[in-house]
Amino acid sequence: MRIGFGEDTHRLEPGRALWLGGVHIPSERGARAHSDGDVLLHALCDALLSACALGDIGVLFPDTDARWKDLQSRVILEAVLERVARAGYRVSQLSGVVTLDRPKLSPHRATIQARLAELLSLPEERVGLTFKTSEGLAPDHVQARCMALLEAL
Ligand SMILES: Nc1ccn([C@@H]2O[C@H](COP(=O)(O)O)[C@@H](O)[C@H]2O)c(=O)n1
Ligand SMILES: C[C@@]1(CO)OP(=O)(O)OP(=O)(O)OC[C@H]1O
Repeated sequence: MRIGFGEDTHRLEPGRALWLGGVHIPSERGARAHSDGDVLLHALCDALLSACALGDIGVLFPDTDARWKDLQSRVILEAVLERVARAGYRVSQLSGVVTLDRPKLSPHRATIQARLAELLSLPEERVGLTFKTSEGLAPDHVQARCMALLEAL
């Protein structure tokens, strides 16, 4: 059994789409990023890589490489899951926290949970999601933290 923790933060800016956990969230602002800026998938990927001591997504997908411009983060997750499987593990449980002042995410909880469960081939009851505001302290950023439990194949 292995455990991993990951974190990602991006600045919010107008005219960008907001993606969280592979789901498009209607919003006036989205993450400024080289990829689609899905902080929840990025934090998840880093948690999985960390659990297997395989580095981080910046090593696998450098943001200086034009090939990864506007990359959908689910492609990053697929590549990470392949590496995790090669290391002899599969995902058993995930616990994620997203900090964002606006928009409200609660109405999207079930959709994000279902999408993550699908991407990870997990039952939805093994995908826990917490949403927090920054209480106005960081209104221009979106942040995700994620813990993942892995079990041996
Ligand atoms: N973008 C967000 C942030 C939070 N929520 C929900 O609001 C509740 C209270 O959050 P606090 O940061 O004030 O503790 C909590 O139930 C969150 O699920 C949300 O829906 N969207
Ligand atoms: C995903 C990558 C690559 O497109 O770029 P960003 O979308 O900027 O995201 P970040 O969380 O900074 O992580 C690693 C990058 O290499």
